[in-house]
Amino acid sequence: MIMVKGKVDGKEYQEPFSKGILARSLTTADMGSKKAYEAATEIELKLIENNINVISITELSEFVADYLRNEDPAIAEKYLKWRTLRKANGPLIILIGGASGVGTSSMAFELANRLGLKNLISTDMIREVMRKIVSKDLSPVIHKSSFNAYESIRIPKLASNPVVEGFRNQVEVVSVGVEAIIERSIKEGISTIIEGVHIVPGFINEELIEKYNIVVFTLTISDPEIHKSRFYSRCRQPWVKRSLQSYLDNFNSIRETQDFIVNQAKLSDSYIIDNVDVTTTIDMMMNDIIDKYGGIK
Ligand SMILES: Nc1ncnc2c1ncn2[C@@H]1O[C@H](COP(=O)(O)OP(=O)(O)OP(=O)(O)O)[C@@H](O)[C@H]1O
Ligand SMILES: O=C(O)[C@@H](CO)OP(=O)(O)O
Repeated sequence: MIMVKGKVDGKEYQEPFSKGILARSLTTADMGSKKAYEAATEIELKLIENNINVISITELSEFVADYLRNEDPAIAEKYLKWRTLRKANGPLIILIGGASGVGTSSMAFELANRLGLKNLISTDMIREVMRKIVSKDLSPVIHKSSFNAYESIRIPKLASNPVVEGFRNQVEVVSVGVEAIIERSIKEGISTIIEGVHIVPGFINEELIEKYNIVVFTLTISDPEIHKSRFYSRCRQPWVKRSLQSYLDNFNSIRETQDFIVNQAKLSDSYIIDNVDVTTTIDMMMNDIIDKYGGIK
């Protein structure tokens, strides 16, 4: 049995070589899961052929990188960049925003799967907790949806856009919870993905973003018909208890919130991705993360 040795907090440990663990790190380097498992099996055979019984994590990474260079240099490069990121001096916090229905939940789930991240939370959940704690009288705005929050606040007559005013009010409140999750994740050293309509560039504490490994994505759907179809696709699932009609009735307001979010993203350091195709979106997010944090912060 091949043993892999590593070091945690200065203490050495050894664990059996696992094809599954190696295959997962190859999938984060963009290799398909079937090919990743085949590659892990071949790498294990090569280690045995070289009579290697104990190998350090660093030596194993170099051994894998050499193997990948012969297979596909682009994947070798992504693998090494991802290894660098994993040695970063702190957890990776990924924020995925976008108007209702653009796919923030689905893409967050896919990305967490690809990266092997376990900590995933939605801003809808944060808002739900806030609704239990803060009464409708005290903060009516969080007891509404993002696209009809304006119905619950006093809108100055001169407000440029009531829908956006209401949305902004709700985002400001929920952002307090988002920052709490970011700070806790950093304190515990746990990489985390936070997704939802309330992830709006410019509303998250800039110092946090500057200081830690935080990457912000804004998903959009430029084609309104594709956007509308997403509500059908989501509400078709029998376990979803969200009314399709409510989204269709408020679709124009949802599009107005998207315009506001995208404008905010253009003013800030946020990647904007038109979420048309799952694979393209995930590949773009992976590339952006590796490009931005391939080095150590
Ligand atoms: N890239 C994509 N290609 C095809 N379908 C997608 C894509 N992204 C999401 N979907 C589908 O669109 C529907 C809406 O996605 P999702 O629930 O993730 O949106 P959301 O942004 O989280 O919405 P909300 O914020 O209202 O919860 C789902 O049925 C999902 O499967
Ligand atoms: O507020 C919203 O825009 C949506 C999605 O976040 O939530 P709900 O399904 O409660 O309307």
